[in-house]
Amino acid sequence: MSQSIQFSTPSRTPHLLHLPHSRFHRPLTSLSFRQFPLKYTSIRASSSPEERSVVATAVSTDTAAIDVDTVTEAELKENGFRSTRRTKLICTIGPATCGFEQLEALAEGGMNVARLNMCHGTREWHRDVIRSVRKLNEEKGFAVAIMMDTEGSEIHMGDLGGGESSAKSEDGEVWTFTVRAFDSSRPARTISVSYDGFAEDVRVGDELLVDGGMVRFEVIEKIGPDVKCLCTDPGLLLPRANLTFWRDGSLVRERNAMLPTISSKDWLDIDFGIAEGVDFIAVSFVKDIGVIAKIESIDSLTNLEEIILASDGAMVARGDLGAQIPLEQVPAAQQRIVKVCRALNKPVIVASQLLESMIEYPTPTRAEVADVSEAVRQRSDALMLSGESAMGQFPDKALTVLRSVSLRIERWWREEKRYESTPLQPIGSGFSDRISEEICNSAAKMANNLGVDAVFVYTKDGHMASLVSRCRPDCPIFAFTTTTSVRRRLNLQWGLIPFRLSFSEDMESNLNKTFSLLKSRGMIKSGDLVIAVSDMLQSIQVMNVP
Ligand SMILES: Nc1ncnc2c1ncn2[C@@H]1O[C@H](COP(=O)(O)OP(=O)(O)O)[C@@H](O)[C@H]1O
Ligand SMILES: C=C(OP(=O)(O)O)C(=O)O
Ligand SMILES: [K+]
Ligand SMILES: [Mg+2]
Repeated sequence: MSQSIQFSTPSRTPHLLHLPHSRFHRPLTSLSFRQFPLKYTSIRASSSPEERSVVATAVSTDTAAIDVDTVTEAELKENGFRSTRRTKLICTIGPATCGFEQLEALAEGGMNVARLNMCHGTREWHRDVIRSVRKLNEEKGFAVAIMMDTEGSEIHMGDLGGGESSAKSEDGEVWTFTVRAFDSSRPARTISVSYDGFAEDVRVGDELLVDGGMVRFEVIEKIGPDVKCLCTDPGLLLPRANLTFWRDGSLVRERNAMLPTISSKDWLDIDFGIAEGVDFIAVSFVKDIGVIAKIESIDSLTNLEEIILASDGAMVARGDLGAQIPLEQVPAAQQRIVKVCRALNKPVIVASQLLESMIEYPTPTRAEVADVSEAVRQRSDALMLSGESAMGQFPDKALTVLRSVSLRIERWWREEKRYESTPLQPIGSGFSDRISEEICNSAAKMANNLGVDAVFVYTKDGHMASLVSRCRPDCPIFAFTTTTSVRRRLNLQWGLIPFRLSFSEDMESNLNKTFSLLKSRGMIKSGDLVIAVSDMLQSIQVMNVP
């Protein structure tokens, strides 16, 4: 049997927003439980097997009309709804993972988004990766989204020269950081710096942090374009590692703070990304492509709410953030960013050093597993691998660790019934938006209370799906959308299993069609309890799969 709550708004035109306040207290919204009309009874749970098979055969020729990847399909068939992973996984692609087979292995291993860091590699290299991911999606049915991460105006080291992949700096050694450029051969213990004002801005006594503090130097002498530095914390210098400098215990923000957020190279990269049709760009102002604000500067923390409101999502970029604020403040900043994103309904990514030791070793440290668990427990939308997948020795193993830790912690969280005590604040500005929000909040609550197997959401632009995801319900969310680009973008958000499906304004026929398609592929079965919501019809329907 199926039941529904129908919200019928007499008018959804904008003038509704400007009605006198008292009008809002009139019963604009009617609430009623109703049986589905006769047409719909053909797929009720109580319908006869013959009836059901008629419906199934009528639509079974249409199985190609639903796009879902083979991994999700196999997972649902094997383990059912409860086992699906809710936390999304992002892999930075680099020399260790740029081949077609390597990308395919990552997609099979659960990669939802491929990240390209424009700080490294040529545009041709990035173009090849983008095209390989697209090909993989087309040939194997994956919906791996592509996120282009712009370089930004950070100060960083140049390439090491001579094709070197790293250089070791030992305690007590003196290295020269210089704004001079080198063609091929780099003099011993010399590092070029990307920012012309570097030699003028630093002072003797300043502390120079490489790669967020992985290696530290003290400035001991300045000679024209050359800055002599004494190594105080030894470590590995990697090509194009980022540089920050500190004076008297504070971050130095002189002229480098005046550099534009988006450099001229970034604008060219953004043009390139738009031309290649990437799905997300980390920081920019373009339309149609999701814009992810990387929270990694000290200033971004003071304007956090505004930045997140103006973006399509955020990244807790702990690498640089940890170089700009004291390390012990990073966990609290992470928690705050995740919380603000959730409140404002923007997807949030926790990034950097999640499994850093796996660049070299096949097993993570206990502390790394605890860090990943914490990000999952905070219910961030996505976790990101950087060097682990870009240039590490065990990219697939690192992805497997993220996947298994996510699954385990999500299950633990559900078993312990760690529901939030504080309700989500309203976010919509229009009345119709507010109705959608209340529908999604109620649907998620009902899903938990009734123990349903899945929430189905039919959404054209993805907004309704994000509202259900925001509630972090106990069950997976099947998000049906009509375009492949929205499907890829939804792949970044917590708990959403995105499908591409053409559907109409008629919810009953949409449900008929979906049940038949998913049943014929063995992804749902008769008797499964489902709640359906959509952005075409403001209603909540509860039903058993016929
Ligand atoms: N496209 C690429 N080409 C070559 N190396 C890359 C690429 N992307 C990432 N890497 C390597 O992986 C490391 C970690 O990646 P990431 O954290 O994204 O960069 P960064 O260290 O510059 O912040 C980089 O330092 C670099 O050595
Ligand atoms: C993700 C980050 O940015 P990038 O790797 O580009 O420096 C970071 O700083 O943590
Ligand atoms: K970057
Ligand atoms: Mg950074």
